[in-house]
Amino acid sequence: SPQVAAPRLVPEPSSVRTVPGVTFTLTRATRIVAGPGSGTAGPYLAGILRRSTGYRLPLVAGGGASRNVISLSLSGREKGEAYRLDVTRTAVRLEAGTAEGLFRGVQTLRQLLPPSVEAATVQRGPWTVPGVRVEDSPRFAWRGTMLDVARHFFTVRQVERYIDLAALYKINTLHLHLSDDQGWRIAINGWPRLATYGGSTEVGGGKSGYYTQADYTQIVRYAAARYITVMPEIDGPSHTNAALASYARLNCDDKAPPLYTGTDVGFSSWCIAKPVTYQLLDDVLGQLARLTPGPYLHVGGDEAHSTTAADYATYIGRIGPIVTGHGKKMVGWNEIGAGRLPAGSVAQYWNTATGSESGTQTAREAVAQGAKVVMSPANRAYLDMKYDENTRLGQDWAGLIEVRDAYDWDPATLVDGVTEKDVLGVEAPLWSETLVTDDDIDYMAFPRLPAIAEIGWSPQAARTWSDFRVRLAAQGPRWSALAVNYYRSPQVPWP
Ligand SMILES: CC1=[NH+][C@H]2[C@@H](O1)O[C@H](CO)[C@@H](O)[C@@H]2O
Repeated sequence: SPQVAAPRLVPEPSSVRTVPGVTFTLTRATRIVAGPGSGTAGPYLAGILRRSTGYRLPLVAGGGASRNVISLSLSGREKGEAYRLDVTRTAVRLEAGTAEGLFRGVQTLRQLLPPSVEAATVQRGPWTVPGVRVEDSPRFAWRGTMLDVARHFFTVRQVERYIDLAALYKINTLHLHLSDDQGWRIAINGWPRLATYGGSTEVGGGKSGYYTQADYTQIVRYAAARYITVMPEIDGPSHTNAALASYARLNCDDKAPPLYTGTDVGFSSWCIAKPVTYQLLDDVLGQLARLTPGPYLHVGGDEAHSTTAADYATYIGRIGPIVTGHGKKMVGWNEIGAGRLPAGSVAQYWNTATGSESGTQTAREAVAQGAKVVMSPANRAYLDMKYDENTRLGQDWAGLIEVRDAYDWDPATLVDGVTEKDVLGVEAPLWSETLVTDDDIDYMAFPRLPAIAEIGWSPQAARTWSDFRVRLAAQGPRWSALAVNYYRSPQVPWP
């Protein structure tokens, strides 16, 4: 039989074997068997397939015929996010050690079906799945993306839409940048003006907005149903103008600065000497800790150009115990390595420096304290960077990032002294100084977020640009079916 082409999957699984001459065809009689403990994967898959095939696809708990079924079941063999997917003529069998692993496997199964399966309305079949055996598990535990909802505010629905797109590529962490100079986006009991006044504007002075604690809980739940963990960030000591404008007593001179709608950075600072600063942070981080099931709180720490080095070290030394006191682990941008870090801390590397260049030492300082590192180098992983000089949206301070630049790097060798065992994973920040709409988010995140997702998931040895660009091209029709406004990079052979 003709050599069956390998399925074009992103991220590339650890192991894929095609079974020539075998095809499973989903029909109106197909049932989805979701075994005990299989979690949201069954209903999630059913929702997608019913919408585009128009088939009823009943979801049953088990038993009954074993032919013409898609079965999702827990097995003792796999653990964590690992899964196994077998497609035969008569059945699609997905096994994993956890419900999360099944959910990850469902994303692979989606990509084995025709792109029209992603459509929001009934499409014509046939709904065929090529015979394969996939055994898969992730390289890194932390595969994240950050949405900056401070520079421009995005509604709960817009965040949920971004979560669904990230879930396609096995992303498992959503970092929400909730506060900055231009906006405070989460309501805090006892400090109402943070959101009502601090959240009343944005870059360019456009629409205001903030999340009530019920809104935040809705986002957390929506993400959790896709096995995505939310990590909130309250940036400081700089990037704090919105809060300082909201309460005069937070300022060293008791004078509230005006609200800010520009895009400069580093001009603001908490008043490190004032006890009220730590009362505020204890209230804010305590409330967020209670609203956040995930293990991490992100305290920012970047660009403290208006805070002395001594005050910065004091600040990090004070905020660490506040975070751990509320039962969470501390994450911060890599500058936090200059302060005393509690056990379990994580430094998020965002510099462009590589090897042993100046700027990489902060990551090594954090590792020397026992911290782990999440790699977000701005000249590789920043989704707000322009693709090329013609890109209308985005910035270019870290350089231009075409798709290959986003893909062709290894987080475990980028910085000397930060090796595979020190790296928790990767994260792609989407800063929103220039982004307002869903189309803007799509254009900057696609196709580069899938590139970062593959770096986080696939074995390094399996990753080559020449192979990835072909597999990425096959995602184009899927994004069209999903109404994703992606950038048609000239580097990718789109169909
Ligand atoms: C960690 C970090 N601090 C800065 C820097 O990244 O660049 C971003 C824009 O690319 C900007 O929005 C952010 O405030």
